[in-house]
Amino acid sequence: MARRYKSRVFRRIFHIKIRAVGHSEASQQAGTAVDQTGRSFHDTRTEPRMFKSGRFVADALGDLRDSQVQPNGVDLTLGALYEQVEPGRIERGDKTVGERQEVEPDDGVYHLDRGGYIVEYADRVVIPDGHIGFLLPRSSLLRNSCMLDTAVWDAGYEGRGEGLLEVHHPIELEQGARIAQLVLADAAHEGTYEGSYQGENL
Ligand SMILES: O=c1ccn([C@H]2C[C@H](O)[C@@H](COP(=O)(O)OP(=O)(O)OP(=O)(O)O)O2)c(=O)[nH]1
Repeated sequence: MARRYKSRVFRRIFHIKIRAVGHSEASQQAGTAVDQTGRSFHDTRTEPRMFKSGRFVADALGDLRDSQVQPNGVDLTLGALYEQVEPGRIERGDKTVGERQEVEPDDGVYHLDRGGYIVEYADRVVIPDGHIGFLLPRSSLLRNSCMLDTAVWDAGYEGRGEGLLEVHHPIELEQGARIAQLVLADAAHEGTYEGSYQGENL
């Protein structure tokens, strides 16, 4: 019993020391840091991870509101909405995006009936070399019977991207509202994005 108490006290003292070291010591080698006694220890704050922190993603994108920065990614916001009015075409070697009409918000708020809408995000996205981006819908959309369909964000892409908003129950969305979360993962790749959507909506 006394031994268990002692080891608990030791752990507490040791933990306080580790916290006091801070990030400057941790910069020696990612994933390790040195405590005040000179002993190195495993530091989960700087350990290399497959997925990057929200702060890392925010630094890559720049110019975001604080409320957009999440622990594991950053929230993208609603820029504009469109309804497709003409068919598009996807061939083996080419594609055409069908004509669309912009949906006008009412005093900054979209009142949406059931249907499919093309979303343009308000935020400029940059996918840094060595990374891949995944965008996921904000769960509040799902909880309101809506879904955001998204694809892969390639290394080197830069632009204000687009997605498909599925509205299964009427919803009101304010322009600038956070609707999705972008996460970045480390990724090997050959070359960088040079497709037709490079620089879109900038
Ligand atoms: O939900 C998404 C996912 C990705 N993108 C951006 C980033 C991505 O790098 C770019 C191109 O996506 P994709 O490679 O899927 O486009 P594509 O249909 O293959 O056309 P292209 O060959 O011109 O790139 O569009 C979006 O705007 N929305």
